[in-house]
Amino acid sequence: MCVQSARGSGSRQPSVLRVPALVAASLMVLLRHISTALSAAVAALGSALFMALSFLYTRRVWSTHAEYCPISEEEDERGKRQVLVLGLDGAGKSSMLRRLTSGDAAARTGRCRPTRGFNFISLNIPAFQLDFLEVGGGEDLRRYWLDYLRKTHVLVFVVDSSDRPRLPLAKAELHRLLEEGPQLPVVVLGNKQDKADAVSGAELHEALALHSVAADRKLFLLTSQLDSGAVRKSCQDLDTIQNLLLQLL
Ligand SMILES: Nc1nc2c(ncn2[C@@H]2O[C@H](COP(=O)(O)OP(=O)(O)OP(=O)(O)O)[C@@H](O)[C@H]2O)c(=O)[nH]1
Ligand SMILES: [Mg+2]
Repeated sequence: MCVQSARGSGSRQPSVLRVPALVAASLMVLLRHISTALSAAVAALGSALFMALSFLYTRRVWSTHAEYCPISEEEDERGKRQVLVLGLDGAGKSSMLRRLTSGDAAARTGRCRPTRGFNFISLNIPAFQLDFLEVGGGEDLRRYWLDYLRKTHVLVFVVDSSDRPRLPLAKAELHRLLEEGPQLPVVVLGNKQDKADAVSGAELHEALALHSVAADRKLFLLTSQLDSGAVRKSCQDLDTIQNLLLQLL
């Protein structure tokens, strides 16, 4: 009855003919289900294949990247040079950075505040990009100094020449760094030479036990006065410091 009315046929079909029609309709429905199931299976298989390929592809890219990571890091770092500026708190690291990197004379004067983390200044000079990184010299920050040695091309270790009681501490910290970076060129800057109680370059050499440093190490001792005021004749000027750094980089 149902089949007939759906076809809208006015003539009544014999019941003998109705059976094959029902079978055919059932077959059609079955075929449709099978085709839907097959499509779903193909889609699922395709997705699984896609996911597997993506996973493999990602792994390959990741592992390739990991394998060549040091090379790409080097490529990234090509054209960059880093000067790491360390030394006890108050030695004059920020003052040095400011004097070396400010083009504006007015900006070079005035007192620096203690560095609570680090100072980073990047200069674009014709040969390369020159990055200066100062890590604060406070006791709580000194433990992080070693972490910054790896990417550094030159270490500048600033010492307050007038801080006689802390020269042994400055020496200990300097030698800790020297041990950790055996190939690193080092410039020791005996700062605050303008102060009446400042030790001389020769005294500083002795106090910091620089004679015990390996002969093949590139090690330089300069004296400076980085605060504003009359420059003492015994001090190296900024140009000398700049030129030395450029030679070492
Ligand atoms: N008299 C004199 N004072 C200086 C000289 N260089 C720096 N100062 C002063 O010393 C103080 C400390 O200088 P900073 O440059 O902040 O010292 P720092 O090494 O950066 O210290 P932290 O950031 O705390 O590790 C500041 O008041 C400076 O003005 C110098 O050559 N002579
Ligand atoms: Mg500072």
